[in-house]
Amino acid sequence: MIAPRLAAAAAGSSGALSSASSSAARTTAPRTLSALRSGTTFGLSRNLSSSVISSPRSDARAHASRTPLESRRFLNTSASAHQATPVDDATARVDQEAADSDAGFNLEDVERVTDVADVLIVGGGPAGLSAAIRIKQLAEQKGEEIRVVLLEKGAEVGNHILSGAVIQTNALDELFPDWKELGAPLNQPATEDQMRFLTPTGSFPMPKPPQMSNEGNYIVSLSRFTAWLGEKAEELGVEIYPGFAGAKLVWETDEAGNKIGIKGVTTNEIGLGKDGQPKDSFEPGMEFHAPLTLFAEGAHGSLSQQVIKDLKLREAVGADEQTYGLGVKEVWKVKPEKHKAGLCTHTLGWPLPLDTYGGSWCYHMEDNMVSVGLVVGLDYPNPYLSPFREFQKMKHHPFFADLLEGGECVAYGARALNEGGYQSIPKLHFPGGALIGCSAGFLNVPKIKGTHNAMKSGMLAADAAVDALLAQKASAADGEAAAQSESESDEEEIELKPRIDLAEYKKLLDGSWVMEELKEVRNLRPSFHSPLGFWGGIAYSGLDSLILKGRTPWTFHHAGEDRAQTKPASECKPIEYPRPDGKISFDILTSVSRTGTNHAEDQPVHLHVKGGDYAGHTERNVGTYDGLLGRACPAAVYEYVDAEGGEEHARGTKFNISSQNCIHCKTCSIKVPDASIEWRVPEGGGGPKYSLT
Ligand SMILES: Cc1cc2nc3c(=O)[nH]c(=O)nc-3n(C[C@H](O)[C@H](O)[C@H](O)COP(=O)(O)OP(=O)(O)OC[C@H]3O[C@@H](n4cnc5c(N)ncnc54)[C@H](O)[C@@H]3O)c2cc1C
Ligand code: SF4
Repeated sequence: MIAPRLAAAAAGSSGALSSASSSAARTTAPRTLSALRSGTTFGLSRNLSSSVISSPRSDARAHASRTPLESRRFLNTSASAHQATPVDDATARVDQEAADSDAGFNLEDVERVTDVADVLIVGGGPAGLSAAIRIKQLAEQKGEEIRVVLLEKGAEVGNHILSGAVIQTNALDELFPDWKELGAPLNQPATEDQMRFLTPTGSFPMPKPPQMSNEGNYIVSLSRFTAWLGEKAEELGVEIYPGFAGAKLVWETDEAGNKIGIKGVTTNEIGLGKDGQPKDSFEPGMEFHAPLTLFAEGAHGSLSQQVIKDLKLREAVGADEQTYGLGVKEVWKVKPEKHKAGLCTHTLGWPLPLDTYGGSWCYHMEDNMVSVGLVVGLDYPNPYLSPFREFQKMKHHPFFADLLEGGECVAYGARALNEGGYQSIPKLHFPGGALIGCSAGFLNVPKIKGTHNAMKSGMLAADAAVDALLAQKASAADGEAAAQSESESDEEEIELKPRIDLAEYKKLLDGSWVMEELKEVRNLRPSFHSPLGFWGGIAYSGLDSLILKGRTPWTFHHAGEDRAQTKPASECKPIEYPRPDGKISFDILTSVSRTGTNHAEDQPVHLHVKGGDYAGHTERNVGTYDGLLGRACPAAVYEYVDAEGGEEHARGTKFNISSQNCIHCKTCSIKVPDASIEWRVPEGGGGPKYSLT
């Protein structure tokens, strides 16, 4: 059902591309959600009582009535007020069965407000923001007004960004040649590179592949840098809605009901209880439509995954499955005498076993801070392995312990990254949408760098998008379409807006340095799957990166999905991890408390067990893999506990999901061996509040 009134009409504008007749047009305040919602009844057709419809102004509605900047502040305050220190408390745990129970309320029956933009961007990371900025820059150059709406699930732009990060500036140089004058937070140049192999007690230097050179790069907090990009985007007139997650796809279907493209997305509902029932604060999600939706959700984005699957975007180009690593990191303030500003070290070897791909980084940032972390390839075979505890153990190696002793850990976090590279890139465009940044998978694995590629892919998509929108506008002006849109109602206009298929974006990308560098290193990561294992991978990578430089007629393939590489527990040895000492190593709940994570507790569990098959999930994952998720999750969300009397799912075990601890790393949905966990967006604004990562 179409919403009763269209936002465009409510705001007194078509929402479509228009000429910017004056600078005033560009500086007009972006339309707010309140403008969209004014004059609009939130009609719930069947199951909701009118008292809910006319409920007093809720937090969500108050949020909606603010400008994007104000809403950011609102969410900020709200988030800190609700800040939950993770507690190992049975009352704070949510039994997902209860959360998933049939609540007798059907969200499909809810009427939603619909808004139309020229370009909709889902995700406010480096890719999404660079795309948005570039569109606005080009529009200004051409004297056109292009409405760009960007949805970001974090309470503030940058809050959900976690990276190393040493970044290349080549994309930033193109986007803002004067970034230094503009105050971009790139304050610490990388001055020295080291590569070391760790043994349990010592370390020795290794030759550094040319890809690992950081000359000319900067050590940053990517979270901070992204927040800065967000400010620049807003200054250019991008409408940013932090706290608004893209929750569902709005599909374009053919007459037979087959999905053929994307019309836009629906944002998350606000104010549903954990039983799925609307609370007083209930506010239905909005539909945002656009001729073009750019998916910029980062690695393993929930909507991007669905588009890739439903439109068979891997099959369309014969791409390999995407593979991933999990990066677990901390930021420390170390003693000034131990700090060497600009030093970048990477290590291989201990503590990871030889059957597990990965390595560490240690970047000396500005202000006596050090970013230290460990990436673990999620194709690790031993279900007893815990990436979090490997990282904690690693810090006791003399190489790290000497540096960290006497310092203070000021931030913690974890996030999955793509490791599939060139051969895992799916078809990138489809009617109404395109994938950009790590949603598509442009990370350069040997470099462990994806920011520059994410930004550049967004910029190239923007170039293609502006051309396509202007061509659409020209053809509409030419005749039929213009006449038609005048005579049709607004509702029909939304349906009639032709979806853009951004084939030109792929062409631009193929001719860019993004694909060139990804192609060159395509065989390095999969070479670790050879029968020669870790040492075979090291040998091939050395040969390829130093001499062959990817100019080989062959392309190695990945072994398949990471989850499928997991061995049954019966074939593996349990791993004993040392207890944290509370000085250099920490327990998981203390660590999660350093992420600032909060989720309203009374909301549906966003970690969904597919088909509600808890018994099957527990049987397979406890029975065969001895509760892998309890160790794989870096935020202690999953627990399989002995059932006392109550419901027993399998082998006397009850499955608990402490979803309020979730730091949005996406590992569970990648690694759970039976693919039974679906990560859905929680209420917008929930999740970590990273600012130094
Ligand atoms: C541990 C680690 C270390 C790394 N080290 C480096 C490094 O040293 N140098 C480097 O260049 N790169 C590094 N990378 C890679 C780099 O961080 C990524 O390539 C880059 O962040 C990708 O940008 P993006 O915009 O595509 O995605 P992201 O940065 O992941 O941003 C995605 C944004 O979209 C939002 N979002 C997601 N889904 C939704 C939704 N449904 N609705 C609304 N919003 C949504 C997220 O909250 C987030 O803000 C590292 C990555 C990791 C994980
Ligand atoms: S629940 Fe999943 S997404 Fe959330 S922190 Fe744990 S592994 Fe990561």
